[in-house]
Amino acid sequence: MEMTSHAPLASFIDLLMDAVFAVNADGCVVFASASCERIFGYTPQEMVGKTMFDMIVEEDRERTRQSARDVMLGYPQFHFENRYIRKDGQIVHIMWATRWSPADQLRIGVARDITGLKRAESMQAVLYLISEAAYAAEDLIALFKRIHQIVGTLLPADNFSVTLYDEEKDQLSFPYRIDEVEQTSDVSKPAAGTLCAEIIRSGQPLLLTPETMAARLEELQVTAEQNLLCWLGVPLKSHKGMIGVLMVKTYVGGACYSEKDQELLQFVSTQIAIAIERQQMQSGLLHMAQYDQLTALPNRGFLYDRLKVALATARREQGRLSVLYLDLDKFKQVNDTLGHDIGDLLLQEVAKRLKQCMRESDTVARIGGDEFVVLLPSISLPEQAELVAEKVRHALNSPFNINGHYLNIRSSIGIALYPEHGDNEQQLLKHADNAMYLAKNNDHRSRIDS
Ligand SMILES: Nc1nc2c(ncn2[C@@H]2O[C@H](COP(=O)(O)OP(=O)(O)OP(=O)(O)O)[C@@H](O)[C@H]2O)c(=O)[nH]1
Repeated sequence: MEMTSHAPLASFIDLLMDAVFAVNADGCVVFASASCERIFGYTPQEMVGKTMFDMIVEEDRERTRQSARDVMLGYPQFHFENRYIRKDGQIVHIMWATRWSPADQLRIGVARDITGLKRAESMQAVLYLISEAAYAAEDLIALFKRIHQIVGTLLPADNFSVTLYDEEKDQLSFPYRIDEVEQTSDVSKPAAGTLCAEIIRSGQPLLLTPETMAARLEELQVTAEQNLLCWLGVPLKSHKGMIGVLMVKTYVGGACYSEKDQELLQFVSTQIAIAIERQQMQSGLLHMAQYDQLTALPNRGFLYDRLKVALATARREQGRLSVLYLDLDKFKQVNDTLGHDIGDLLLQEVAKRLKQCMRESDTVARIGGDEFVVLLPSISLPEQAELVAEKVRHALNSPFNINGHYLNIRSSIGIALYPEHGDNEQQLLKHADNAMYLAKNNDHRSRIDS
C-alpha cells in the first residue's frame, strides 16, 4: 500500500485523539491514523482499502457525497457532521474538517468523535420534550403515547409499556401497553410475579439480553414469551417513591439493548415520572371538581356542563331530551335514627342502583344531600321519560340492606322535557324540581307537570 508515501508524519499524527484520513476521489481510504481504531473500531490496516461511504449510516450518505463533491471543487468543509456504523455495529457521530489536495488528488480529513456531545444534546432535547408533554397532554393516555414517541427517538421502542404502581394498595396496573406480538385487551391485569413486579420490589433497572435471559428468568422464577430477545425495564421514581415501571422489549430479529440503553432510559425516567405524577394530580383535581366524593357521581357543576352540551345537540338536531329530578323521602329520619354513616352508605347504594338502571349515554348526578338528577340526552317521545322514572322507582323499591338494617326508601320524581318545559338548563331543572315537589306532596308518582 501507499501508506508511507502519504504519511510522512504518521508517528505524530498517530498521537492525535482525532483520526486523520486520506481518501481518494472515489471515497476509498488510502491512509488512516491510529485513532481510527478507537473511533471506528477498525485498525488503520483494516481501514485502508475500504470505501468510506459503505460505513456511513444510509440516511447520511447522499449528504456526505454532496459534501465530498464540494471539497473536491475546492471548498473546504469545517464542521460537516455525519454518522458511521462502527465495526461493533454501534453508531458513531463524526465531525469532519476536510480539504482537497490537488497534488495528491486526495481528500484529507480530520474526524472528531462527537457521539458523547450528540447524546448530551439529544438527551437535553428529550428532557425538554417530556416536560413539554407533561403540560400539553390532555390525559394520562395521551401523555403515555407522547412519551412512547419520544423514547422511540432514543432507542428501539416498538414494544413499550408503562406499568403504574399504587403503593397504598400494593397493586400494579397496565394503563399503556403496545406489543407487536402479545395482544391483550386487559390493561388492568395484576402483574404479581412479573419482571415489572421485580423492578418495583428491587427499585433497580433490569436488562435481559440473549446472554443473560435464561438464567435471570430462572432466578426470578418468571416466564417470558418464547421469541423474546431483549427486555429492559427501569423504575419510575418520584419524590413520593416508586410510581411504576417503564419497559421496552424486542423479539427475535429485532435490535439488542445494551447497558448504554439502560443508562439512557434510566436517565429520562425521572423526568417521565414527574410528568406522570403531574398529569395524575391534574386528573385528580379535575375529578374532584367534577364528581361527588361520596357517591362518585357527577356533581351539580358537571351536570350543568353535560346538560348544556346535550341541549346544544338537541337544538341543532331538533331532538328531545329529558331531566328527572329525584329526591328521597324522609331521608333525614335515616340520619336521625341510624346515624350519618348509615345515611352515607344508603346514598352510595342509591347511586349504585340509579346507575345500574341507566344507559351509558345517560348521566346520573348527585346535586345535593339526597337529591339526584338524571339526564336523558336523547329521547324521542315524552312517555319514554316516564318509563325511565318508573324504572328508577322500581330499582329503589326493594329494601336496602345497610349493615343489617333493612331500609325501605321512597322517592319523588319530577320530569322536565325539552323543548316543552324550557329552553335552557335553569328552566328545565327548575321545572323538574317543581314537578318533584308536586309529586312529593301528592301521590309520590312521577309527574310531568305542564
Ligand atoms: N348521611 C348524609 N346525609 C346528608 C348528606 N347531605 C345531606 N344530608 C342530609 O340529608 C337530609 C336532606 O334533607 P331533606 O331532603 O329535607 O330530608 P328528607 O327527610 O328527605 O325530607 P323530604 O324530602 O321532605 O322527605 C338532611 O338531613 C341533610 O343533613 C350526606 O352527604 N350524608
